[in-house]
Amino acid sequence: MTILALEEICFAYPGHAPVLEGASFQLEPGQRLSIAGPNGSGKSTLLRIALGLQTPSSGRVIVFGKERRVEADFHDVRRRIGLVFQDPDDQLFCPTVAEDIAFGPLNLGRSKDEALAIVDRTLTDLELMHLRDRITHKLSGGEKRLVTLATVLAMEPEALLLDEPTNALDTKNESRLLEILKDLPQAILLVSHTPSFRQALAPDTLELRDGKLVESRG
Ligand SMILES: Nc1ncnc2c1ncn2[C@@H]1O[C@H](COP(=O)(O)OP(=O)(O)OP(=O)(O)O)[C@@H](O)[C@H]1O
Repeated sequence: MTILALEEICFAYPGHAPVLEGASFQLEPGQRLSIAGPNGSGKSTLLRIALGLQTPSSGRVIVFGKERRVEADFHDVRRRIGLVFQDPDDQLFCPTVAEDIAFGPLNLGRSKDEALAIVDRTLTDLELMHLRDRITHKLSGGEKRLVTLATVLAMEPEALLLDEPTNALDTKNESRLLEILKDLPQAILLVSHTPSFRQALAPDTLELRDGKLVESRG
């Protein structure tokens, strides 16, 4: 079943010119798809619309085969599709890394012991155990970004939406992130300005231009 289908999405922030004017794409299970486009072209907005964090003025959002219109329609969507925000500070809000990663599983009804086991497993998989008990807001930008990915993976999502995941990463951590993401079974929708990263993870690229998604010219 198609994970995500956005059809002819139009959207404008109140009092501003339209950002999206008929944008459409689909994400299939196991697919890796990139979206490129200039700053301000609406890439993050499109991801937020996919998870119901913004409401389009027209067009259809179909997730796991069901059209989603109102807030309640998106509750299971946000549990099943993980969004890694562009700014980690929008996503990390607990005092320590372990608490931030445990937050999602606890919210899904896991016991404290189960959540702590998920924390340790996720951090081990990502080779981030050394950050487990650190104060979240004192992490470096790159560390925050990797921890943000850990918070999302701890929810065991069926698909990942990644908004500029290489921001603030040095070359070594960018390569590590690439290896981690390449090995994941989930479908991935990648928004990235970095052509080499798109090429390596999700060469199938659409470009957001004038409010529409078009085949990338490379
Ligand atoms: N809350 C808001 N209110 C008004 N305008 C907004 C708001 N959020 C974003 N915008 C504007 O909407 C447009 C699209 O923003 P968006 O963040 O989706 O673009 P983007 O393609 O992700 O950009 P970038 O590549 O710089 O991350 C921009 O012009 C931005 O300034």
